[in-house]
Amino acid sequence: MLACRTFVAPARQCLRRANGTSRWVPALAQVSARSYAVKAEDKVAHFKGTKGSDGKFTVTLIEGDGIGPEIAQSVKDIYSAANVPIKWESVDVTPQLKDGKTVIPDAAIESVKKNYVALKGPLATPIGKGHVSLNLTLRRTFNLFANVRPCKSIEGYKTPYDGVNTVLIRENTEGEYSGIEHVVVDGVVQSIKLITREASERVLRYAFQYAQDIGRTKVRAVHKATIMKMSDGLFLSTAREISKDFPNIEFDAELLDNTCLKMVTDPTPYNDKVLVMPNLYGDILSDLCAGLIGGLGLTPSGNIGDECSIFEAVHGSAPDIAGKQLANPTALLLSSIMMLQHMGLNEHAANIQQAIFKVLAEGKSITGDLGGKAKTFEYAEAVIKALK
Ligand SMILES: NC(=O)C1=CN([C@@H]2O[C@H](COP(=O)(O)OP(=O)(O)OC[C@H]3O[C@@H](n4cnc5c(N)ncnc54)[C@H](O)[C@@H]3O)[C@@H](O)[C@H]2O)C=CC1
Ligand SMILES: O=C(O)CCC(=O)C(=O)O
Ligand SMILES: [Mg+2]
Repeated sequence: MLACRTFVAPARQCLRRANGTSRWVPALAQVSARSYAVKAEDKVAHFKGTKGSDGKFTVTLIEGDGIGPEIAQSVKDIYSAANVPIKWESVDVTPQLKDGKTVIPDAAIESVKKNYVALKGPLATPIGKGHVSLNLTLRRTFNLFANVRPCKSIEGYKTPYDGVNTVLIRENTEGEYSGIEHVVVDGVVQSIKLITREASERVLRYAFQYAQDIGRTKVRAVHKATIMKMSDGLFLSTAREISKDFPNIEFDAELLDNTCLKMVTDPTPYNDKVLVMPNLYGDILSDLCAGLIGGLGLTPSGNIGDECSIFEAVHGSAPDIAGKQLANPTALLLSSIMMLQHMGLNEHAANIQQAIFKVLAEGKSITGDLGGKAKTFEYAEAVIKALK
C-alpha cells in the first residue's frame, strides 16, 4: 500500500492503484472502526494543499444558510483555541444566473480549486421554483464522486441502540439527483435517473478500497434492481464486477426497503460493513442512520473527489432553529475532523475529537436536540475548555 509522506507530493504519487487494476483511486483519510481517527499507516492521503510561509494551510469556508453561520462560528472559535494551523478563506456562494443556468460565483470555485479542500455549512434549496441545489451543484462542479457518511454512537449519550457504527458511501454525482427533468405535456413530467457504468465503478471501487483501509471485511450494495432493472441493475452488476478485484472483501447486496427495516430493528449487524448505493438512497438512509444515534446534530460527511474535497454535515440549514443559538455544531465539527485527517493534521483532529466526546459524555453542556440546555456558543466554550 502506498502512503504519501508529504502534503506537497504530486497527486499521482498520492493515489494508489486499486488491486492491480488500471484505475487509480484516492487514498483518503479514513474513519476507523473505532473512531473518526485516521488509521496510523494511512496518515497522509492525497491532499495537495500547501503550507503558507506562516506555516498555515488555507481552507475554503462556506458558512452556509440558516444555522450555518452559528455552527461555523463554533468551528472557528474551537480551531483558534486549539491552534489548528488553518487560515479560513470565506467565500460567498450566493447563486448567480449565467446563460439561464444557476452557477456558483467564480471566486468561490477558484478558492476551492486553489485550496483543494473546503468546509461547508448547509445550503438551503427552495422547493419547486427557484435555484437548483447548490449542494449538488458543488458536488458536480468538483466531481466529488463519493459521499462518505459515517454514523457512530456517542459514548454516554443513550439512545435505543447501543454501539451503532455504520459507514455509508453514496454515489454523489448522478442517479436520481442528475437534475434532468422536463414537462412531457401539461400534467406529465419526467425526471431522469441517470446511472453510468463509469460513475458507478468509480464510487464502488472507492467503497471497496475504503472498506479495506478501515479494516471492514464486507461491502454491501443497497439497491432496487428488482424495480429499476436497468439503472440499479447496472449499478449492481458493476458492483459484482468490481468485487472480483477485492477478493478479501465479502460482497453482497440488499434491497433498500429491507435495509431500512433491518437498520431500525437492529443496526449493529451493519458494523462490519461498508454500504454503497446510488445517490437518493444514500441521502435518505444517512438521515435514518443519524436518527439511530441521536439525530442530525451528530453526523458528519465528506464529499470526496480526485482533486478537491468538501466536508459538510449530513444535515440541512434547519430553518426552524436558525438564529437562536440552538443548533448543535457537533456534526460540522466532526466533518471538520474528517477534513483534518484528510489533510494529515491528525494530532489536532484527535485533540478536538476527544474534547467533543468528553463534553458529550459529561452531558452538562449539550444542546437542546440532545436534551440539554446549552446554547451553541456555550457548547463550543465547553469544548474549548476540554481541549488538551
Ligand atoms: N447538505 C446540505 O447543505 C443540505 C441542505 N438541506 C437544505 O436544508 C433546508 C432545510 O431542510 P430540512 O428538511 O428542514 O432538513 P434539516 O436537516 O435542515 O433539519 C431537519 C431537522 O433536524 C434539525 N437539525 C438539523 N441540524 C441540526 C443541528 N445541527 N442541530 C440541531 N438540530 C438540527 C432541524 O432543526 C430540523 O428539525 C432545505 O432547504 C434543504 O434543501 C437539507 C439537507 C442537506
Ligand atoms: O441539496 C439539498 O437541498 C439537499 C441535499 C441533501 O439532503 C443531502 O445532501 O443530504
Ligand atoms: Mg440529505
